[in-house]
Amino acid sequence: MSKADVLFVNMCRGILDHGFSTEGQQVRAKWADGAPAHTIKNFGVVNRYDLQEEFPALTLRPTAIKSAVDEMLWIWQKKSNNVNDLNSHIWDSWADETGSIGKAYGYQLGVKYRFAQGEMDQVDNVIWQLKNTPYSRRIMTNIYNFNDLMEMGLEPCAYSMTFNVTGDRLNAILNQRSQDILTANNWNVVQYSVLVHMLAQVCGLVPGELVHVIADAHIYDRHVPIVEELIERPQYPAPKFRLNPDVKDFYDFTVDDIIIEDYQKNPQVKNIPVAI
Ligand SMILES: Nc1nc(=O)c2c([nH]1)NC[C@@H]1CN(c3ccc(C(=O)N[C@@H](CCC(=O)O)C(=O)O)cc3)CN21
Ligand SMILES: O=c1ccn([C@H]2C[C@H](O)[C@@H](COP(=O)(O)O)O2)c(=O)[nH]1
Repeated sequence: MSKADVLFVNMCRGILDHGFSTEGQQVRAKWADGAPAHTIKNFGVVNRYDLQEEFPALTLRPTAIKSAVDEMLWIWQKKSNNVNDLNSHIWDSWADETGSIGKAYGYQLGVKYRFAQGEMDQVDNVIWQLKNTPYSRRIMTNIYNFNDLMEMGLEPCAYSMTFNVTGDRLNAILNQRSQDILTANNWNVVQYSVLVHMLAQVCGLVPGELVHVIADAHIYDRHVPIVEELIERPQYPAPKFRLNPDVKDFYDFTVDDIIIEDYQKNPQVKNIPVAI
């Protein structure tokens, strides 16, 4: 059975049974009809995924793995902040008339900084360190740039990665300040798992553990009945995952280099509303 399903079900049960409701408090997010989007939330959820053991895709409902990776490559490889460079429409509600989401996500990863080894952006600094000083304890990214918050369509949710090499394994911690569990939990887990697989491959390492730290893990009010039904569904073994082994440069990966096999899963839940 997929361990990702077990972690997801336990996290959702924890939120539904012991979470705090924001009902009666002031909240930022709204539904498309203007109603406040309240949540039930747990603080400080930590999930560990061993990428040697399985590829952590949910089988309770299909995760759109290729769309999720397309968004991850939009941020980490294209370093774009324009929805016209994205193949899905998931960011349209937060973009301006030119398609820009402001100085968020990909924009921040494209900013160059001065490092001891030269001037480069955060992604190239990670790759340089993984290849040259893998035992460094300073291999990280952080896109929560306070200088630019006022110019972002939405402040980054998944805002920091810390990479750590142990033996030949590339481990990583994903820090996330806020997580919409139904819409994006497995979406984000799959994205960052593929990122670890890709960076490991191009830096001569193997993928290790992904530790996902979520400060505010929430289920939106209109998602509660969907989640209640979802977590009762049958669970299947995780799918098999491979990357095209010929790719040696992070910037050469495309979604076509991802090979997913035997993805047994339950039917999709259609028309999940996303709070804006
Ligand atoms: N409330 C909220 N939740 C989020 O998860 C979220 C935001 N806002 N704002 C910015 C981004 C956009 N995100 C999203 C938005 C929609 C989907 C979504 O609808 N995914 C579909 C498939 C999409 C496709 O394949 O094109 C799914 O079934 O997973 C995923 C991530 C994550 N983020
Ligand atoms: O990658 C992402 C991006 C966004 N989210 C969710 C988390 C929240 O529900 C909203 C953002 O609202 P804030 O009021 O700024 O926290 O988007 C996600 O889960 N994953």
